[in-house]
This record gives sequence, structure tokens and C-alpha cells, in this order.
Amino acid sequence: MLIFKNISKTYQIGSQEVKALENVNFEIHKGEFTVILGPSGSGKSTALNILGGMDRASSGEFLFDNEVITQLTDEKLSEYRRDIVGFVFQFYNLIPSLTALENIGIAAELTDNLAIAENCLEQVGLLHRRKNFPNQMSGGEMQRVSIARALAKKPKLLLCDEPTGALDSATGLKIMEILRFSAENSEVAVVMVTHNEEFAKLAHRIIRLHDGKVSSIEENKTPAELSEVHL
Ligand SMILES: Nc1ncnc2c1ncn2[C@@H]1O[C@H](COP(=O)(O)OP(=O)(O)OP(=O)(O)O)[C@@H](O)[C@H]1O
Repeated sequence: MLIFKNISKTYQIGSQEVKALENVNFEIHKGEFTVILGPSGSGKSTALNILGGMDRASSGEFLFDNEVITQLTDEKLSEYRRDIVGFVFQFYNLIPSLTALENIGIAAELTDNLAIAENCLEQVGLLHRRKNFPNQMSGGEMQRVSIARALAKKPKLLLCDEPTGALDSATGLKIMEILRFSAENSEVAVVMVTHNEEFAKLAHRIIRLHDGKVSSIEENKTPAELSEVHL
């Protein structure tokens, strides 16, 4: 389980202070699909960066399975990023000169055992595309490869930053289905940042941010079906 306890983050621009997060408290659970929702500038990316160990909080405590991540040395924090966290970005970040399978194999250091990489491609329904290069795939397919690449590392935390931002609605929904399925069927905590209210209906937990503060947290044991989402 992940716990944010009174997390604040202040950026200093010259003499001006920007409070990106102010006393933020929430929990994130493995096996759940969590959505962090909020308008532009509400602090979503800042929260995601702290969760991923890419940035440090100014104050407060962040715990992962009882380990205090906010107190880790730089070296330990980079181990946390490498061993625990998987990332999915809006623009896929695949290596153009490598096939789908190779992109997964290289990232997960599985080049000696491509069977695992193939399994991951199968999980996202793309085994038939294993020999395709990124420019021979659609946006949705590239995003599915990037999810397979992240899952191949067997992360405990999968962080997704607007993963459907560059996709049409139907393809975006397919991506959401894969993310929720991954959370429910492997012991990973999937966290997605978005400003799209409709997508949030699919989540087990919705954390709403406004002006760097939590405005509400909603738990949903039975999230909506894909057919109930209207984009
Ligand atoms: N590196 C930085 N230096 C200074 N201010 C920053 C920095 N990063 C973010 N901020 C500020 O912190 C606040 C929160 O930004 P953040 O990017 O976390 O919001 P967001 O909800 O992810 O927005 P968006 O949806 O537009 O990506 C904003 O006021 C932003 O301008």
C-alpha cells in the first residue's frame, strides 16, 4: 500500500513560491485502478512525479509498503524507480528502430528470454504485431506495446500520465480496460492521471485535486462498465 501523509511541494521561481501540493493525504492500493483527477495546474503531475520517485516532496511522508520513500538516499530512490515503478506516457516513447517485441525485451532486460516479452504482448492482445516497428502500428497499438513494456518489469506500481490523451475515444477506452484488467489481475497498483471526468468512472478510487489540495476521495468497489462511459 502507498500512503501520502501531509505531502507538500513548493517550487521556487526567483523570489516567488508556487505551492504545487499542500498537505495532500491519500492511500493507493495494489489490485486497484486509481485515477487522479483535476484541472490543469491542480498538481496531478507533481503528485505522479513524487509517487514515481522522480521528484521529492518539500515536506510530509510518502510510504510504500511501510518503507519511507521520502527518506531514501538518491541511490535508493533510483533503485525504487527501477525495481518498483513502471511508467506509461502519453506519447508512448517507443524506440523507432526496434520492433514491438524488442522494445519490450530491451526495456525489461529480457533479451535472453523473449518468451516473457511475448507473454506481455499477448496480454495486451498484440502478439501478432510482435515484428512490427512503431511506425507500422496505430497510436492505440503503440500505447498497448508501451503498457506491455511497463508490465514486463513486473512493477508494483504502474504510473500512467494521460495515457489516452493522444487517442480517439474508442481506442482510449480499450487502453483503460487493459489498465483496469492489469490492476485486478496482477498485484499492481495502477495510477492514472487525467482531467477527463468520464474516465474516472472506471476507477476503484478517484482522488480529486484542486489548487494543490485534495478536494475529495471516492472509493468505488464496483466501478462502471465500459459501456456506461460516454465520451
Ligand atoms: N518545475 C516547476 N517549477 C515551477 N512551478 C512548477 C513546476 N512544476 C509545476 N509547477 C507549478 O505547480 C502547479 C501544479 O502543476 P502540475 O504540473 O503538477 O499540475 P497538473 O495538474 O499536472 O497540470 P496539467 O494538467 O496542465 O499537466 C502549477 O501551478 C505549475 O505551474
